Formats: sequence, structure tokens, C-alpha cells
Amino acid sequence: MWRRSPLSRFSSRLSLSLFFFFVPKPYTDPMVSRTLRRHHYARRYWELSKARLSMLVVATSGTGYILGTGNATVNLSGLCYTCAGTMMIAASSANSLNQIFEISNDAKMKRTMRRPLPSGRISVPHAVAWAVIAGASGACLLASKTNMVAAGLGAANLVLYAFVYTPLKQLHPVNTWVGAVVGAIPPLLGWAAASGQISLNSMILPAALYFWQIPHFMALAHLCRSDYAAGGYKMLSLFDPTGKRTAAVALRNCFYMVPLGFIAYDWGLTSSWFCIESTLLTMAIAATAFSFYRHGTMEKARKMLHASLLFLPVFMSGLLIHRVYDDNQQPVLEVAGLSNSASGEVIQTQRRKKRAAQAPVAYSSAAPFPFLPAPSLYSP
Ligand SMILES: CC(C)=CCC/C(C)=C/CC/C(C)=C/COP(=O)(O)OP(=O)(O)O
Repeated sequence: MWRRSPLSRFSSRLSLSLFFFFVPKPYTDPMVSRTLRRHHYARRYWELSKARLSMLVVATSGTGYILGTGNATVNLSGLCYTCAGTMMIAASSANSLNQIFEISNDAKMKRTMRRPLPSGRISVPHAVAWAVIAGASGACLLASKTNMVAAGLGAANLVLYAFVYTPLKQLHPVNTWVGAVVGAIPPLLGWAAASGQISLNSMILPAALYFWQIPHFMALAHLCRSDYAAGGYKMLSLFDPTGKRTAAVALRNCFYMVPLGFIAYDWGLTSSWFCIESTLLTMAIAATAFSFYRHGTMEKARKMLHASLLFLPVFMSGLLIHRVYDDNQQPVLEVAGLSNSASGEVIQTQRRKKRAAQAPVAYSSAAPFPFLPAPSLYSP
């Protein structure tokens, strides 16, 4: 049998005695216990915020802000305020309220049972206080540092997520589509924070997010189907034992994303490179959805989930890399003495951009009455 040498026993006792001599007792020293308590709650707040989901939400809002800026120089403080406001409303408040309403459901699901509320690591009043304070501060931050459109979108989305989507999960499979609207709002919020308005071309990234969420959540719902059933949620996958319908819905929504790259170009948001990139990307995710449709296995559903996780960051990076900003481009081309065709392209882009920059109301109000002139939102 292995025995420790006297020297090793002596040195471990010595290090233990030194440790207890120098390190203050955690629960007797008020300073240390306060630090520990702060650390404990910081971790619980972080968990309540569903950190990974929140990072994604903030990233979409930040991308919306940069796209909505419309010129080369992005106002960094505005971007930071927008991201912080979105983080507070979306992550801290919306996600905390969602978990407060779903304590008993989350406790029954393997995926969620270790969350701070079902596992009893934070009390309900504490979580409610955190959600209210974070939500109100986030809305005030957006209202004071950006504008009321962004603050209003944030507050409305909080209500939609916590008070419409969350209860709907236990009532009807349509919840996934309502959830897709919730996920599509943050980039619109970001755009509104930068530009103070909602225009047609501000809808491209939200549309992508809306359609993208369907294959993403269909894959999740198929993979975690027994967990969702245990939690009492009504997901489409629970009414679809073969997975065929779930996969068909995912595939259909992948195809809806195909025109987005062309629309982004046509409306002057990106260069033509983005059409190619976006088409290749959507065809790749559609291929995984088709494979899931054909085979209906867990393996194929997982592949579609992984493809969806890759899709969004690449799509958003493409939008940012190929975005077209007008006010700095024309002078640069002129100074560089570039050909007429190059500056002609810039003028065309600006025209397209101007057309798409009109608020959607200009189109929708004209649509049922094609004989009426479309109202112009521009002052001459
Ligand atoms: C500005 C603002 C308020 C933005 C909100 C952004 C936000 C929280 C988007 C999440 C969208 C969504 C449907 C998530 C799934 O929640 P789930 O409840 O199905 O997830 P779970 O099963 O893990 O709890």
C-alpha cells in the first residue's frame, strides 16, 4: 500500500496551517462575506440572463446599429449605449421574467433544471426586483442616450417576450413564430437607435433573423422533444413523430432567406458580393434542412442546429463587411479620380438606398390604392 513520506505529511500540514492563518475566515470576516455574497449574486444574475443567448441578442442589436449608421464613422458611444440598453432589457429583464414564469416547467426539464430559480439558488422576489430594475434602467438608458423609438421597441419587445411568448409556449405551437418576432426586433432596435427611424432597408436583418430562428428552433424542438414534453410545452415537434413536418417547416424558412442578399443589394445596403455570399450561405443551411427532411434522424437535426449556429455570425459579418455607406464614398471616388462608371454605381446605390429608406408606411398606404401617388416622406 502507498504511504506518504513524513516529509510530505509535514509539508501539507504546514501549508494548511499557513492557509488558515493568513486567509480570513470567509463567513466571520464581514468584508470577505460581503465580497462572496456579491460574487454569488453576480453569478446568479448572469445565469438569469441566459448569457449565451443574450450575447447573441446584443450582437444582433449592435449589427443593426452599425448598419443603421449609414456612413463610415460609427458613433462608438452610441453603439455602447445601445448594446448596454439591449443587454439590460433583453438579457437581464426579459430572460429573468421568462424564468420567473417558468420555474415549475424548467424544474422538470433536464436542460433547464439547474437554472438558479428551479434549483433554489436565488429567491423569486430577488429575481423580480432584478428584472424590474434592469428593465427600467435599460429603457431609460436607451431613451436618454439614443431615442424614444429604440426605447419603445425595447420595452414592447420585453412585453412580447415575457407576457405573450412565454405563456404561449404552454398553449400552442404557434409560440415558435411569435418567438421569432421577438428575436427579430433587437437589430431593428439597433437600427432605430442609430438613425432614429424605421425604414424598409432596416427590415433586412430582422427578416433574416425571423426566418433563421425557425430552422434553429425546429432543430432544438426535435432534439429536446422529450424534455419539452416533460416541461409541458406545446412545440410542433411533439405533434410530429416522424419529424417530417418539423423539417419541412425548417426547409421552407431556409428558402425564404434566399432573396435577402439580393434585396440588401437592391436597396443599397450592401455591395453585390453579399448576394453571392448570402445565397451560398442559405443554400448550405437549406441543404442540412433537406437532409433532415429526407432522413428524419437526430443526427441530421443536430447537423441543422450546428449549421444554424454558424449561419448567423457569418451572415451578420457579411452584412458588415459588404455594407455600403454613401456620404463618404462619393468624395473618395471623386478625389481618387475614378472612372465615371464607378461613380455612376455610387449614385445608383444612393438612389436605391433613398428609395428603400422611406418608412414602410409610404408603401403600405399606397399598396391598396395603386392609382394614388405614393406619399413622399422627403421634404423637397
Ligand atoms: C429587446 C428585447 C426585450 C429583446 C428580447 C430578445 C430575446 C430574449 C430573444 C429570445 C428569443 C427566443 C424566442 C428565445 C427562446 O426562449 P425560450 O423561453 O424558449 O428559451 P428556454 O426554453 O431556454 O427558456
